[in-house]
Amino acid sequence: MAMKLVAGIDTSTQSCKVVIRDAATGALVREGRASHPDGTEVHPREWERALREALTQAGGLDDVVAVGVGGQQHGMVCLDSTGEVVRPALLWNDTRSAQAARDLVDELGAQAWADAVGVVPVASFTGSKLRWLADAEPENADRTAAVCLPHDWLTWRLAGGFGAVGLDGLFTDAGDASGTAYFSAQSGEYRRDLLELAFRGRSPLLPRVLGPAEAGGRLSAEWGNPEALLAPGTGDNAAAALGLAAREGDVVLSLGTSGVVGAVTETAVHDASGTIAGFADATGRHLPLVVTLNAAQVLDATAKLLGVDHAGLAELALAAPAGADGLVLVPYLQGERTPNRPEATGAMHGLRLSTMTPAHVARAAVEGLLCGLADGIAALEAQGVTVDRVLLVGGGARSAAVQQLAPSVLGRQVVVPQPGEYVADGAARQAAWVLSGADAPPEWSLAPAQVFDLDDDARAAGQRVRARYAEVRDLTDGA
Ligand SMILES: Nc1ncnc2c1ncn2[C@@H]1O[C@H](COP(=O)(O)OP(=O)(O)O)[C@@H](O)[C@H]1O
Ligand SMILES: O=C(CO)[C@@H](O)[C@H](O)COP(=O)(O)O
Repeated sequence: MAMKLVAGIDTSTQSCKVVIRDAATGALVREGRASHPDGTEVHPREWERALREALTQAGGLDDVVAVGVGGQQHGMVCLDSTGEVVRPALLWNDTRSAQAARDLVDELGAQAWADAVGVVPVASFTGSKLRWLADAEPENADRTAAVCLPHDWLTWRLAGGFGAVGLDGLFTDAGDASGTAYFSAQSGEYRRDLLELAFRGRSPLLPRVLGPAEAGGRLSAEWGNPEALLAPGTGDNAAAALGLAAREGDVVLSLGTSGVVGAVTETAVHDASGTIAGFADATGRHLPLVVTLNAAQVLDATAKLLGVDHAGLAELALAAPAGADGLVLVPYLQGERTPNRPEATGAMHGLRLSTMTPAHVARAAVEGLLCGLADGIAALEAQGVTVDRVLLVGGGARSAAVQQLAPSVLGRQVVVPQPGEYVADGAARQAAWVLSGADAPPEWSLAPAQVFDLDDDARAAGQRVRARYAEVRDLTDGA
């Protein structure tokens, strides 16, 4: 029997990645990738351009029978009544909506938000961005006939867009919808009242929310095989969990543009402190997440500062002692989301003649990054989430220094799956699930992972690193 091929697309912050896999076994057949522009405001057409480029590398979609898209969460894509994009999308890491988020919390109260939609507004969420639009660009708000997310929009383009399916053809899944702040992961329903609160009374069309393995339509012939099914797609973190086949007890740490600490759980989390976002996953379960704004780009910026590449940065970091002789980097280089300090800046503390060396700075950058993730794991545990296994993925997880220092700073064994595109893989696995019509996604074997362990000395050193980091973080609080 001929192999049936499925495609998984990851339209993430920095790039678009495509994998073409065998639906039955998950074997990788072809792949491609293309960059997105820098910045926190991007026109969606750039995602489509990058997708076309990545697909050309990946050999196209003519022989593919199902397609799924995983995407950066929360981005605000506004469409007018003719399907045109009203203004460039504001991405999850755009903080101009910080005051709008504060206003929404003041108007309803943090507990009421957490109870209603599992999240307390921060600048990242779509609802906060809609409030910003309503206040800062009311004409654009008035022209907005539909609001969707990056993965919804790209899937809609794959279906042929406005000309083929109209605005009613927009669809999404619970995983990505739960990042809007106007969808309840618990009930599986939109909260149109909260959308209207955010958008000052406006009530645009929202994408239909499909079940985890429900087909939303077919691929438009301009993209490839017109028989190919379109999967609901999902947010990139839910897609990564699916790609890794994460189960209860697994905590996934992703060091992409964002730093993410997430777990798959049976029950919804409602954290009124806002530290944990109570999202839905892509399989009908839940995905409590702690998300930071500063992750792999802290490594990128430090490497640039020191004039080295990623391998050089890792080498330098590993050459310095644990704790970098007291040098600490609090890496809030783009403000921060968790803790919620959108206007914060980064800080370096503990500079001496002896610590002002490239190796110390490199070490402090890696340790600072990992300390933020350690706080995230602690927050999940405090909400009763079981942590049996920690999986480290994302571009930053390719760093030898991150891999080797993570067990000590996190105080536990760390599993590093073979570097790969787990978001795109999860989207492909969802596509294969849609194709099969089965109750559960297909079992695909995963490449063997590397395990990084720690001894008592490393554990004690990690505790000291975290304590010193907390001291400096609190010292610079609100800076
Ligand atoms: N070996 C490495 N060490 C550290 N960082 C890396 C390495 N390789 C890639 N990165 C960084 O990882 C980031 C990309 O990660 P990725 O998970 O693809 O991000 P996103 O999904 O947000 O687009 C980039 O900032 C890139 O520079
Ligand atoms: O805002 C969040 C999750 O709440 C981010 O995790 C985005 O979903 C972007 O992810 P990456 O591009 O960093 O993978």
